[in-house]
Amino acid sequence: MTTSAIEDFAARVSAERGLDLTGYEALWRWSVDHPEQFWRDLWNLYALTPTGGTVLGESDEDILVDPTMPGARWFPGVSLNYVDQVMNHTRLPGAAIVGLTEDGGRTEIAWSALAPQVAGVAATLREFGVGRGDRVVAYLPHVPEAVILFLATAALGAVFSGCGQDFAPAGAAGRLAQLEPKVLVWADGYRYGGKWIDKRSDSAELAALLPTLVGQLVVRVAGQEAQGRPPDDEMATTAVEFDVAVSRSADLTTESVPFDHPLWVLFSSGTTGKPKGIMHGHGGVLVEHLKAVGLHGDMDSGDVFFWQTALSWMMWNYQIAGLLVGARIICYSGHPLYPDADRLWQVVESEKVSYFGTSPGQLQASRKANLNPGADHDLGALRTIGSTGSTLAADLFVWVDDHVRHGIGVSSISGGTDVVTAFAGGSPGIDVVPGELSVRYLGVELESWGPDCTPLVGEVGEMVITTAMPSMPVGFWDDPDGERYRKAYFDHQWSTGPRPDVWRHGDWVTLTERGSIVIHGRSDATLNRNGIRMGSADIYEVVEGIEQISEGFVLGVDGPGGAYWMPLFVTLTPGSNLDERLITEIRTEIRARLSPRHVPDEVIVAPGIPHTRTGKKLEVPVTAILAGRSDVAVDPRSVDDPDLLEWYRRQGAAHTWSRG
Ligand SMILES: CC(=O)CC(=O)O
Repeated sequence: MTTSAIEDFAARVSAERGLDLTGYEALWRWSVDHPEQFWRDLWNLYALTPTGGTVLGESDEDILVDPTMPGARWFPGVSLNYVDQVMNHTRLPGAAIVGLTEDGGRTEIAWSALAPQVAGVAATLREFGVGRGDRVVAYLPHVPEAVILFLATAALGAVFSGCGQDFAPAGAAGRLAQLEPKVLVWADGYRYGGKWIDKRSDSAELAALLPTLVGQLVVRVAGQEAQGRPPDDEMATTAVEFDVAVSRSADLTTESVPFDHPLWVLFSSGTTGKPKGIMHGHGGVLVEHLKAVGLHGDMDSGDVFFWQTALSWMMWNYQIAGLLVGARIICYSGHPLYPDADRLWQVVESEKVSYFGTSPGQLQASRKANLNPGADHDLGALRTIGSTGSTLAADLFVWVDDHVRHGIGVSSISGGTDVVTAFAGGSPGIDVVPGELSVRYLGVELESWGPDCTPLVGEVGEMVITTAMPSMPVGFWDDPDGERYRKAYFDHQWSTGPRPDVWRHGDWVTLTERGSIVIHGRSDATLNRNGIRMGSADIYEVVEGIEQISEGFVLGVDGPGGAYWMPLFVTLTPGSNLDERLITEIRTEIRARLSPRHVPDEVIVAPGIPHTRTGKKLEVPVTAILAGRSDVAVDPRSVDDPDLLEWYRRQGAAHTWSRG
């Protein structure tokens, strides 16, 4: 019988340390009670080696010095480079990276070509004067070139940051200009939803907003789209062709950098303030991602890892972790539902994907399109379906089990940009219970807390992390005294009590007696009717399961004199109408599956639901807009459809308040 990597790890640690780590709970408990042992053993499992003449101390105490958050110091004195672990696999046969476009285009980068391509780009960057600590930024679709660029940047010890080309130039500059980058890499465009989106003039505009640039590279995605189009303008022709850079002959050398040397900067959504640049370190990301993908994802060099993502979303960074364990990764550029909801299932079949990461939206669309991927495709290689972006409703777990394959692993994961990983999710050998994240991940001391720091079981509380994790930010960009960092996670109701050092993540969760997690929604967007707190995710689960509803958006708006208004906005599937019958069905379902208190005051059909550019519903800012509050200014550049905000403002203005 084959065992999973996590079972092998538990057996190995038990034998080496003389422990009995039988069962997930025992392994998890040891990993958070003895983080220094856990992370050392993980380091050893993957045979990581310090570089630049540094050594890993003999004692477990050398792994974590001062565990207090923020500022815990991991692996002090150890140097390494993230890229070395990727390059350990270059003797593997076949493709390391496959690029797919929505219209069927396919390219491959072989493992054997990886080091030469990365070396060519690194040599080009070096010629622009890029070295340790300099910033290289990307304005690209989800294409393999972005991964090569990231690896080249990291190899030099420079810092990478990416922004998807769905951002307008001003929105991209609001993030990337903060970093004062030396080099910008952009693409001439991309296909999305059946259309060619030409990005040449937007890229020129972005470049003009980045005054620190000394060089540019251009990725040509256009191919046949380029035929007959006007030539590039003056600016574009000064950019080095990415194809030329990758084909240069150069040797790959990697800079040996301290464990906490910045690897990349990811940005917060920036809906109501300047986007925060969240920096993660080489070593922290390396060990965290080996754990997440290698142990919880059970992936190795036999796997094909496909997560449907984009450059501005942390799942892009997470997917690259496939390369750390020798798995092939798939970069899909295009609309996930184009030409129809079956598209990604075709990819899973044709690429023999073993781990498919997707979203509740794509699964819901598949369900509503009456797809039967398990019957209609050969999904023999597929072992696990991951999902994130929002809570995966219980009925979608059931749909996957019924329509993809009975017993398939479903891993609904939750974490975020802040730690560039998941705190909790599915894991090999753990039963999947619909609607639940099966376990807290190893090394993640996640608890649900009541107002007085009491850990709760079986009750809704604030999600906190009580032990430092190596992939917590090494700092925020341009935050020399760490004030913005502290404010983001440690400025909370417990900060003046005995536990000021816990990380509050901002989600409402229930930790069940079985050790699984249920996420109820953002705690700052909690619905609070007559003092009873309710999570929006619970309502979405019910509403979005109804055939005619495409998406729901529920808000709790405080009005004058204690009044409270809880409207549910919905978008409808094509051909559906919000008539009395449908409104009654929505109310009845919510009452029956949740409680009478969850039933909204009104159900209103909306022209659309506003999201951040990484797909999160804008609950907090739109609640403020409906309340007519002027203290919350929403940055339209951070919103997927900014025109909707005015429609919501008018709904708030037109609402007649009754006393609460
Ligand atoms: C892992 C995650 O939590 C991803 C996300 O939804 O941002």
